[in-house]
Amino acid sequence: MSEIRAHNVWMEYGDQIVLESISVDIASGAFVSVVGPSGCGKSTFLRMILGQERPTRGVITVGGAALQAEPGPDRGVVFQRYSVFPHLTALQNVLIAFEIAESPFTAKLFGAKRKAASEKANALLEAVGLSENAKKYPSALSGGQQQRLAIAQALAREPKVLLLDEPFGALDPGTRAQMHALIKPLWRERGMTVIMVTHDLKEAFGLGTRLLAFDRPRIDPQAPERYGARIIYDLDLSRDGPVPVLGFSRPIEPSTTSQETKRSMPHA
Ligand SMILES: Nc1ncnc2c1ncn2[C@@H]1O[C@H](COP(=O)(O)OP(=O)(O)OP(=O)(O)O)[C@@H](O)[C@H]1O
Repeated sequence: MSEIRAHNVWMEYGDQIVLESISVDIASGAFVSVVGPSGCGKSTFLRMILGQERPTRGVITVGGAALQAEPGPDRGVVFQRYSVFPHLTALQNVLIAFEIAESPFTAKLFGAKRKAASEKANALLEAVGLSENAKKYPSALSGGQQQRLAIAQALAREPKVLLLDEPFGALDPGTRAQMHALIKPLWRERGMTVIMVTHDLKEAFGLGTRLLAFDRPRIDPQAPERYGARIIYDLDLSRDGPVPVLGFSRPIEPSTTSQETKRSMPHA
């Protein structure tokens, strides 16, 4: 079943075409790695799925429904920069996600509801390996621990879709490997659809069941804003080796004007 579907989606900022003609179906439960050169629109693509940005053309549906203007609880997000609340402890950071979900106006729960939320928050901290740090403030946590906390916070509302925007980009290689070992079982156990933007090809191939490479197949040096990025490679990584999936989008041949140049592989 298709969880996310983009049909002929374009994103333009003024005269700048960032993404053009993006059509993709992402199956429920997939782990999709998104790669491509800096500035080609990977984060823009994520923000559109999150509902923070509306495509200027085309349609995106999540779970068969058109996207709401505001990000909903069905989608969680983790960014590269730590996005947790600095004035709350680790436990309070996760707890507040439950409180906002259940009591959006006051973000406060009382009695049995608060107790249940506390138990769930503690269980999530345990799942991401932060039980012993529950009372610490983010400033007393390492970079990797802060990202674990951000992941716990994103998981609190049990999202069907988890969007990761270079979530491990700021971490050292050892911590990054620990985060890989954390995220894969969480994804499997929770049956989420994950879309992860990364510049690290090893990470993209190692974690993903599918890889989407974005790049601008046509470039007009006189007017760089004229063409946007497309999905130039779409690889199924779920089998033994990377093989093209059905609907594989080949790099588009540039038109024959002399100003246009072609780039073949994305540098991630
Ligand atoms: N709100 C905005 N207003 C105008 N231009 C924007 C806006 N957001 C993004 N852009 C432009 O859209 C293009 C794509 O940006 P985006 O952040 O999606 O790229 P990216 O592929 O994620 O880059 P990176 O890998 O460096 O993070 C850039 O040229 C950027 O300047």
